[in-house]
Amino acid sequence: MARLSYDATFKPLVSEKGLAGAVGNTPLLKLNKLSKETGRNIWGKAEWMNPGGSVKDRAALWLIENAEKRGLIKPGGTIVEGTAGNTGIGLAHVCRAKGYKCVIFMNNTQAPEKMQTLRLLGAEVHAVPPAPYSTPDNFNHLAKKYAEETENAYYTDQFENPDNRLAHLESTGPEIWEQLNGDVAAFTCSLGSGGTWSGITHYLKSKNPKLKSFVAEPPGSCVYVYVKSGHKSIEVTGGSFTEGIGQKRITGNVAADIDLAEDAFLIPDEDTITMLYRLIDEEGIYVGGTAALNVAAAVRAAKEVPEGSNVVTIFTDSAHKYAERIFSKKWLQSKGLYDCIPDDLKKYADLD
Ligand SMILES: Cc1ncc(COP(=O)(O)O)c(C=O)c1O
Ligand SMILES: N[C@@H](COC(=O)CCC(=O)O)C(=O)O
Repeated sequence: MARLSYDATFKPLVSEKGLAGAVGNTPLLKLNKLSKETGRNIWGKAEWMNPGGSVKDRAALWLIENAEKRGLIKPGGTIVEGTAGNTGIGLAHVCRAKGYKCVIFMNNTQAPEKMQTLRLLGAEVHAVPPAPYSTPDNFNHLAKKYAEETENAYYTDQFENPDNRLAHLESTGPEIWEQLNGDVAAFTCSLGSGGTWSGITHYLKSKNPKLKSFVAEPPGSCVYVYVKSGHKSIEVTGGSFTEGIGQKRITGNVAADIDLAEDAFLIPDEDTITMLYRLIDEEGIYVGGTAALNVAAAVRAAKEVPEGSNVVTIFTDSAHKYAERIFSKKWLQSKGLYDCIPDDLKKYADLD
């Protein structure tokens, strides 16, 4: 008879917290080829493994559970948010699990897959034309107004609400620190609300004040200019294909920790697309634009720390939601991005 005994070397995760038990505790993955190339260890936190598929599931859970603790949401209440999509998807999951209605305001220029996912999760989606923050038609103001005019509604306000940043102070930061046994020389990631960058930077710097944290920005976003000008300017022009990052104002969650930034990197869309295709080919990692931008920034950060150091960034989400665009030859050509795909990888830009 065969021997019915095997040694298991992995530690399975068990949680009695339902959906909340699936948020966070993501693996930290080493990018082997880029680490070899730079002489530093480049690590990315696999945030696509959260239930809603992005880093924003952490903020969503913290925004709702902290409001519950303060008695700001009553049973049967409505959660309202303005979002580029991923925060909304995180909120929609938590709302379903807890029996709240979820109402989302977002720009109609965002990937349709995000709106579809939101609707399939039961959220009410208001896809609105983009409008400057200075006008009442901006998606953030529309969300706030809707919450004010709705009984038993709570506006989660990811941009200004410190519970967003707290999610990363209390989970992502400590996880990174534990995963590398406190040996982290540099951190970088891009900013939308700024909760991820601020929370992680604050935690890691509180453990090691010598750690260097770099802001990573797409074209058209003001935090790069703000850091480079010594907090004197937020003037920007241009834009980026990336979704969920880039800002025209300094949000409360950015302001909280921006003094801790060593420097800022501006990553052109061309470098982001090159990295996105390289990551699939060289590392088997299928991520969206902001994660690819983060890795391009991590390569820049690697030059600022000694050889052999650990440099950490965030794989914010996967490529699935953006596939119709970033793997479409026509779409890439319309953005002037097709030619920056390495020649041997152009065959993967296979969609019409
Ligand atoms: C794909 C993606 N990357 C980055 C971010 C930025 O995260 P934060 O809002 O914490 O700055 C977001 C925000 O939802 C996102 O959706
Ligand atoms: N990442 C958050 C916030 O998104 C942004 O800040 C993108 C820029 C904007 O649309 O204001 C999300 O995806 O909700």
